[in-house]
Order: sequence, then structure tokens, then C-alpha cells
Amino acid sequence: MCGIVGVVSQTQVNQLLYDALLLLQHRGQDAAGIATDHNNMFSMYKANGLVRDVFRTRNMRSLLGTSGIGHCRYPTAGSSSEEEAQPFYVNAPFGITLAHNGNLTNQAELKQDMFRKDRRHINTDSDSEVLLNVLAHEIQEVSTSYSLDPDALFKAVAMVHRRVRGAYAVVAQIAGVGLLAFRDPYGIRPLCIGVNETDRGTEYLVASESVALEGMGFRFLRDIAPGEAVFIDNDSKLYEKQCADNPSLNPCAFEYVYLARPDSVIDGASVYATRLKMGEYLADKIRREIPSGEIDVVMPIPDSSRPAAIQLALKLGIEYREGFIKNRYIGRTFIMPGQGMRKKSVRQKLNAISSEFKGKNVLLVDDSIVRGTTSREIVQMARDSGARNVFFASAAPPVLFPNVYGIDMPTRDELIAHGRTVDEICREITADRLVYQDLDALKRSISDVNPALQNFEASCFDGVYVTGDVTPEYLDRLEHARNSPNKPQVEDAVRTQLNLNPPVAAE
Ligand SMILES: O=P(O)(O)OC[C@H]1O[C@H](OP(=O)(O)OP(=O)(O)O)[C@H](O)[C@@H]1O
Ligand SMILES: NC(=O)CC[C@H](N)C(=O)O
Ligand SMILES: [Mg+2]
Repeated sequence: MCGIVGVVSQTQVNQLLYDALLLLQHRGQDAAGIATDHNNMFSMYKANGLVRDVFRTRNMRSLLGTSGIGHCRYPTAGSSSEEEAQPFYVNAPFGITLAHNGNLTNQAELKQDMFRKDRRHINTDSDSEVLLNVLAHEIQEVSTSYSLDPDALFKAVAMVHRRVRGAYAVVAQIAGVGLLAFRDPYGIRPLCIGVNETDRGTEYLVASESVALEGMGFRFLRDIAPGEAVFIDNDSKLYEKQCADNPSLNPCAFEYVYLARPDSVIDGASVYATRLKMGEYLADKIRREIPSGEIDVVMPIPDSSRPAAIQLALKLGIEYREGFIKNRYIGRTFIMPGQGMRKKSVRQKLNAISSEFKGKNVLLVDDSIVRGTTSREIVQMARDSGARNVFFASAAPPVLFPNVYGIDMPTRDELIAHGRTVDEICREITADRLVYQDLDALKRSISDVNPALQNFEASCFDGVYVTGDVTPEYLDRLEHARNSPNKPQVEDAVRTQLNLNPPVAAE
């Protein structure tokens, strides 16, 4: 779940792209990049690190132009090396830059086809570079002259939909032509478009989340539909077309649980409102499982669980307190590369206020338990602070299956819930009681907010992969690749590039 952004404006866009990426930083902390188009000439800068660390004044100055795209990366394919930071660029049949959020499931086959049939060289292990080359090839097939019209671009996107499997929300810029954005036929990853009327003319901004539009002063126009493509030419004229044969909306449920910012609205559902609902449904379950009077206080695990915890406490009529304080200078731990770094960062990130725990029966609420890194540490911290009983509740159901659509959890073994009963997980995180949300209740939490949303990409909870091409053999291959001896070296390289200390414990 990277953050992507694209803009067509009438003034210089470098600062706008930078600021929009800052608003999407929570979607990817490993690398960032911006590419702009200035009179048919691209300028691009990308590197590993947070947005604010990647771009220096000199880089910003070189990013000239009134349109461009940006990306902040959380790697799910290939490695975290700087070469795989985005945007990617090709120079034929036109100059094209591309930024991608999601993950392809047939990138290996596509890569072979690129070489054998389409005679295109892919220089990294990134699935996004493959996607760009498929798009470029299809644009080549439809372009009959030196100029490109919107219809030709939409035909190329229709071909991309036929060839590519998996999740992809994309912004791409064609030098001297305009900005193309599209979403996969299942609408797994989010993408929306906003407009800003200025004295100089109309500006359009496409972004992963509405928070980026709002933060940049753009009026939210709408979500881009699954399978749809929009094209904004360099004169700010907007064209739109459904390019998929059988589109159906299946947004990723995990966006609502954790990935997205709560102040975003995705596919018509406020993320904050869905998290409040998650808290309400979870309260109902807790009422059934833990006798009333046994819980003295409800506490969130900052940040993402707060809305659910607040509403849960309200519904149960139990006091809500903040027992853990977050160090705001440490990023999100779940999306960090490497278990050692994640584990160390939980302790650096959260600190307990002992007086809030002493002699109390506390119910800790988190949005999800994935590898159990956070919950294990947090339960221990609550005990060290003198809690009598530590109950734990998760606003999401057990995460049992790998995600192949843009969240980096490709192996079953790393998931704490895989192959364990709830009691066993409870013992593993050393809590006194553990309560998980039911999947049905999670889905209702989103549907209650927008009844038009009935189908979800929820594979990490139910093992159903909406794209239909993810077989057990595919998952085995993925696990095998992830567990290959190269992996620690990749993480070490990332750690060095990001200038991070070595982890306390090896994986
Ligand atoms: O079981 P785990 O593998 O630890 O993953 C789950 C935890 O990771 C996330 O927090 P994170 O620190 O990434 O971000 P947040 O501040 O947005 O909650 C999430 O909110 C859970 O707390
Ligand atoms: N999380 C994502 O959206 C990642 C995009 C792409 N698969 C990459 O690894 O760069
Ligand atoms: Mg968290």
C-alpha cells in the first residue's frame, strides 16, 4: 500500500507534489520519488527514506514543470533497493513515468512475455516496472502517429486490464501529453480525483486517499471506479472511460482497518466512521465473552486503534484512558522492513504511563494483530507497569492468510494466527483474555457506513482471492521466494541505506 499522487496544474507543481506525498506518508516509509514534465522533458528524483529526508532544496529546484506524479513506497515485490523506488520511466514509444500502488500476481509471466514477445528489458525485480512496460507496449500498439488521443490511451488501458492480474492503482504521465490514472477491475486499492478552480485555470489532482486532496485545497470529485481510466491532458481537459470488461468493486478491507488515514473517505465510506463501527461490534462481542465488571479501563494502542477503542469504551460504559504514549518521531512499525527493526521500534515508539496500569484490569484494543510484534511487547509493558489482568481485543479478525495485493505479508508462518487457536494466540502474546472481531462484523462496519459496499477484498482474513488466479501453489512459491537466503541481505542493505541502527534481535 504505497501512496500515489498525480497532478495537472497551471503553475509549478514540485511543492504541491511534495506536500501531497507528506499527506500520504503513512502509506509507505521506505522510499519516495517525484517526476515532473517541463516542456516535454521529465525531471525525476527518487531515493530511499521518508519524504522529508529524500528531497533537498536542490532536488526540489530541479523538479520543474506544471504537471507530475509522486510516490511513497512500502515494498511488496522485489527488494527495497533504491533502484526499485518509484516513479519508473521508459523512453519508448513515448516518455512515460509511472507510480503504482498494489501488487501484481502474474508479474513473473508478464516479465517473460516482455522479453520474449514484446522485446522489452526489465531491469529490476519490481512488479511496477513490469506494469509500466506492459502499459508502454500497449500504448505502442494503439498509437498510429506521433500524437496520442484519449481513446488510444483508453484502449491501451483496456489491454493492460486483460494482461495484468492483481491489484493496481496507477498514475502515469506521458511527456508532453498528459496524466493517465486507472484502477484495477476489482478496485482493490483506492484512488480518487479532485479539482481546483483557480484564476489561472482548472487543476486536477489524483491521489490514493482523499486526505491528500483535502489537504492540498482540492475539492473531492469522486473515486475512480474499478477498471476505469481518467486522462487529463496538459490543458487540464478531463476525459474518463470504463476500460474493463467486468468491473466490480471489492475494496481492500484492511485499508479501513489500518492502512488508510482515518480522515480519508474511501469509496464513499469514511474510514473514521468504519473504525467507530468496528469498536461498536467488538464491544458486543466482548460483552458476550468477558463478564461485565471484570474490565476497569479500556486503552487504545496508538495510533490506528483509537477510534475503535473510543467507541468500544463508550458502548461498554467503561472508562477510556490513554496508557501508552507514542513517540511521534518513530514511523509505523508494521510497514517497516525486517522483524528486528519492527520489534525494536515498538519499544521506542510506545511507552507506558505506569500509574494508569497499577492494580487495574485493562482491556487493550488494537486495530489488528498481524505478526504479534506489537501485542507481545505491549502486553508485557502493561504487566511491567503493574496491571492486574491484561485483556486484549482486536478490531479485525485473525489475520490467517498471506496478502498478495499490496500488503507485505506474503508468508503464512510469519502470521501469529496461522495454525493457532485463539487461546493459543492469547498464550503467545501472554494476555489473560483475547477477543477478535468476527469477519462478518468487520464487513458490516464498512457496509453500515456505505451500504453500496457489499463485497470486499478480505483475503488475509478468509483466504478468498478475488482475482481468481491465486492458487495454493502460487502461495507456496511466494513463501519459498520470501524465505530464500537472499532476504536478510536485502534488509541489511535497506537498513544501511536508511541509516538505521542494526536490530536488537536477529530474525
Ligand atoms: O501484530 P503486528 O505485526 O505488530 O501488526 C499490527 C500492529 O501494527 C500496526 O501499528 P503501527 O505501529 O504500524 O502503526 P500505527 O501507529 O498506525 O498504529 C497496527 O496498528 C497494529 O498495532
Ligand atoms: N505497497 C505497494 O503498493 C507496493 C508497490 C509495488 N508492488 C512495489 O513493491 O513497489
Ligand atoms: Mg498500531
